[in-house]
Amino acid sequence: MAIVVENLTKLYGSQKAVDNISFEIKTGEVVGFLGPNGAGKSTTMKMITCYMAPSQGSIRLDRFNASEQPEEIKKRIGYLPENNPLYTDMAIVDYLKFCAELQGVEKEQLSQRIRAMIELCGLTRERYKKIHALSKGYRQRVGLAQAMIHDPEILILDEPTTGLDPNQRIEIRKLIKELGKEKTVILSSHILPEVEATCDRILIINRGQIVADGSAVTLRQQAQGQELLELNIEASNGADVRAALLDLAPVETVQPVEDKQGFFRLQSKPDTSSRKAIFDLCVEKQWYLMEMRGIETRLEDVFRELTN
Ligand SMILES: Nc1ncnc2c1ncn2[C@@H]1O[C@H](COP(=O)(O)OP(=O)(O)OP(=O)(O)O)[C@@H](O)[C@H]1O
Repeated sequence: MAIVVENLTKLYGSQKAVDNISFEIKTGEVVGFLGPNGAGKSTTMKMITCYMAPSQGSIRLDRFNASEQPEEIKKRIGYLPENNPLYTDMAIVDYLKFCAELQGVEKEQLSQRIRAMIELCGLTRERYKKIHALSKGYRQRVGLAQAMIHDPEILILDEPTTGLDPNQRIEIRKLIKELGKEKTVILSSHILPEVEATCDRILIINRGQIVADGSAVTLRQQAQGQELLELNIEASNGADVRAALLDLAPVETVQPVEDKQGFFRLQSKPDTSSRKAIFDLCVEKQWYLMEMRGIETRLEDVFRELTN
């Protein structure tokens, strides 16, 4: 099931929390909404799940339109809201039964669905425990189980790993990846490695607008633009090396690396590579080229550049 969002805007009073965004998510994609605090991620998710009406714009899930058929859309979406609200004095099984009934799961299918979700989310041992007695990671699993209880085609998860320890984070990520094999998933996060590890595609949102859309690799490449190299050249005079590198036709800038004798960061001019010229130069001058490696722009740098 695909999602098509067109010119979506949400105003809170005079504040534009979401500002005229459009995107499409294909069936089976796992998409990460990435953005700093207050960027508009939760607001966008609430509109897609029909928990909040847009001020302008439209949302479609295949043939269903959110403004005209919200109930059809809710049936097909599983939603884990931010902060994962749960009835903590209920046992897991009872809570899931309650959620399943609310979502209209057929009576004959109730116990099978509850059992399947408990198993899928790794809750078998804890299933009779009251939710208040669970650790944060297990509560998050209960949140995921409730989101999937009616077997929706789309899962919308608002910061699914917030507050979890690194082990629990990895487990929830694994689970999301597993779910992503069958379902269309949108998740939000401001944790970069998490989005990179879990998602096929990343939408970076800043101040209510989409500022980047692509895979982690594409986003890095787009930001990179120019070749960036780190070199270690052994020569009797370091100052000569910098000057000679700067003289090479494809080279734009050369900076010595602080506290590392003989190391330089070199940027090539757009659409060129300096590798061969550097190699030839070292041969000519009889310098030793000890190291030459490309430096990737980190996703963190892309994010900072786009959202600062
Ligand atoms: N119910 C509301 N009433 C008024 N303003 C709101 C409301 N909900 C959100 N906002 C504002 O809208 C903007 C976007 O908020 P939103 O919660 O969508 O951001 P977010 O990207 O999910 O942030 P975070 O990562 O901190 O959860 C923020 O400035 C926020 O203060």
